[in-house]
Amino acid sequence: MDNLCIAMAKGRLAKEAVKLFRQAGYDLPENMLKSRKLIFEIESEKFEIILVKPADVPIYVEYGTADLGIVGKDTLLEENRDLYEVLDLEYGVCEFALAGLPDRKDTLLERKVATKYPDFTRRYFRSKGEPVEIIKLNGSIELAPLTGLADTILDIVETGRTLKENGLVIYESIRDLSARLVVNKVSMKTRQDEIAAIIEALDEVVSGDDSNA
Ligand SMILES: Nc1ncnc2c1ncn2[C@@H]1O[C@H](COP(=O)(O)OP(=O)(O)OP(=O)(O)O)[C@@H](O)[C@H]1O
Ligand SMILES: O=P(O)(O)OC[C@H]1O[C@H](OP(=O)(O)OP(=O)(O)O)[C@H](O)[C@@H]1O
Repeated sequence: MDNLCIAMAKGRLAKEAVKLFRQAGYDLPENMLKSRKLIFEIESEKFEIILVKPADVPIYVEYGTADLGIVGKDTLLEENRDLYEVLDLEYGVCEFALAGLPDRKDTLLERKVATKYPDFTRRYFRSKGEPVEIIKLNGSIELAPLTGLADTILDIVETGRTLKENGLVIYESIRDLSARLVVNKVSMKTRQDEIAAIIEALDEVVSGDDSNA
């Protein structure tokens, strides 16, 4: 049988993911995140790791190109893919919040909301029955209320520093976020034992009850 494939989100979440696998006893190469390589065969562990843009992790896992994935809950909520979310890895902790200038005008007929997460934002405001115009941006979301592009942003807040340094305030905290382990639905059945072993090993580290620690 082929080795299992694990899609790991590149960038901010990758370092902790590698650390987590090492703590779980998996033998990942030392320089994994320093090289430009995208596929790492971990022969000793019978799996390969592919390094993927965060938003693409749920896609690789839904299609079964990757059997497992590690990605932020924000990305899962935005992509809304058909997969199993099996473990909260409890790092990359942040929140989704609505924010804007302190003197928000509540008289607006329709809010303009700038975000990197347009699908989640649409669903969120629809569930509240509030009409909004959504403006998809790709970064520096905090600029939108400062420049008048939008009056509200829906974005990630971690320390709150970016909001503070740009004179913005949180209007509403929406939900907590963190990195998650996800599994392809077919793989979960066909490769049950191998996948269960990985879930268990990572869970032991996350839950802090690793007797080998
Ligand atoms: N302060 C933070 N800002 C943004 N993301 C955070 C923060 N803290 C934790 N995260 C997590 O890290 C992930 C973002 O990682 P990263 O910044 O590497 O990707 P990105 O910039 O969204 O992706 P891309 O490279 O495709 O633009 C988020 O999906 C979220 O789950
Ligand atoms: O609450 P804080 O600790 O300040 O973190 C939150 C900020 O970090 C993220 O931006 P990122 O650094 O990913 O840059 P981007 O604006 O290019 O997406 C996010 O979009 C916020 O701007």
